[in-house]
Amino acid sequence: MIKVEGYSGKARATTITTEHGEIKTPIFMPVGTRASVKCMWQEDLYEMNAQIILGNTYHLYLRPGHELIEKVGGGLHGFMNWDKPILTDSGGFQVFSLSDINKITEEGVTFSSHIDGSKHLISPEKSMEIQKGLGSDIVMAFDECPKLPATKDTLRESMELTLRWAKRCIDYKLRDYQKLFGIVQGGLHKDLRTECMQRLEEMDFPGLALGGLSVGEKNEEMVDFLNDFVHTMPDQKPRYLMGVGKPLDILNGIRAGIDMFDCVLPTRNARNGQFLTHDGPLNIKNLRFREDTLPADPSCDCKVCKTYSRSYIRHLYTTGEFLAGNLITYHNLYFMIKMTQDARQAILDDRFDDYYKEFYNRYTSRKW
Ligand SMILES: CC1(C)O[C@H]2[C@@H](O1)[C@@]1(COC(C)(C)O1)O[C@@H]2CNc1nc2cc3nc(N)[nH]c(=O)c3cc2[nH]1
Ligand SMILES: [Zn+2]
Repeated sequence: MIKVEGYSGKARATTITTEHGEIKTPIFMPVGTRASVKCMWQEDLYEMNAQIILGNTYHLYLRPGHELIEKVGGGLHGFMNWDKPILTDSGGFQVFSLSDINKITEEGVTFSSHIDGSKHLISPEKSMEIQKGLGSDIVMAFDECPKLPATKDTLRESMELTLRWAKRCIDYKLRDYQKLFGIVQGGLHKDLRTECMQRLEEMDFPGLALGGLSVGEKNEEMVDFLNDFVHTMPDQKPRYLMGVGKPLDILNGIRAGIDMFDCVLPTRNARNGQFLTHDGPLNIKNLRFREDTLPADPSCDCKVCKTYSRSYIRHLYTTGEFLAGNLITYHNLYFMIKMTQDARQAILDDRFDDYYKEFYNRYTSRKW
């Protein structure tokens, strides 16, 4: 499942083996919630060396349904014609963030669909059934992500429920190639998190994720927690930080020892005109780019930066041309993937600290 290839401080480089191929970490995973990474063809993702993408249990269960995906495509890989690894989130978090009518019981979460208001229950078993049908390579346990701020008692109660649900997931029979990751909860309390991790370890999940973060807590709180906790996680298991993040958040996560990341922001903000560049975020709407013949990021060698000017892409964006979303999304995903590849090489050369400082100083230079 995982081979740790080197450390540079607490940062590490690994290779994770799945049924649909190897994943070289640190890795950024493009989010393809409803079987599509928005504005991207699968060919674009192959071209930029995306190694694994995310799908979402909640969304695909509601539309088109995991049964249809299994019947038509034999699972998500065949349905969307993507033959590399897929990781699917388990649905609980999305219920809480998308369906405002939901109720939590020991059985699971009942909610009204944000699409048509129909009533549904997702239990640990139902989440496993859906992810089994989707045929994802990495399956996330069904957990509860507590709303912050929360008292320690509330966090403990929620953690205990997550652990009972985790046991029900581990007892469910997935397909032999599917790997089930446990999700560590416990807010920002190291003692709760350590207890949760130890009790998940007794169930022997092949990988562990950190949930309950990037949910509105202060950034420095998350970074301090990661620096204090991640290196205590099992060395021989993949470590996945859910929902993180912006470029600097990811580099902070790598520095703490995290292997896998996902975030909707590079694709979502692309559709709002934001380019991620080595000199920080650039909003193409800005009038200063109206006649700018430079590429969005002169230090980027992606096909967008080698072909189109800021002026042209600003024109596309301001006139509402769909091509703007395609071009900015392609560049942003390329940027995130290239950043994690450069970080991986820096780790293997044991110079990650230098890489971090160089990237950080330039990215925060506030050139625009
Ligand atoms: C859902 C959506 C689109 O992804 C963003 C964004 O909204 C949003 C929603 O609340 C803000 C902070 C405003 O950002 O948080 C997402 C990125 N943070 C994040 N994703 C997560 C996914 C998770 N999945 C599971 N199963 N368990 C978790 O504990 C978990 C924690 C997570 N934290
Ligand atoms: Zn580019």
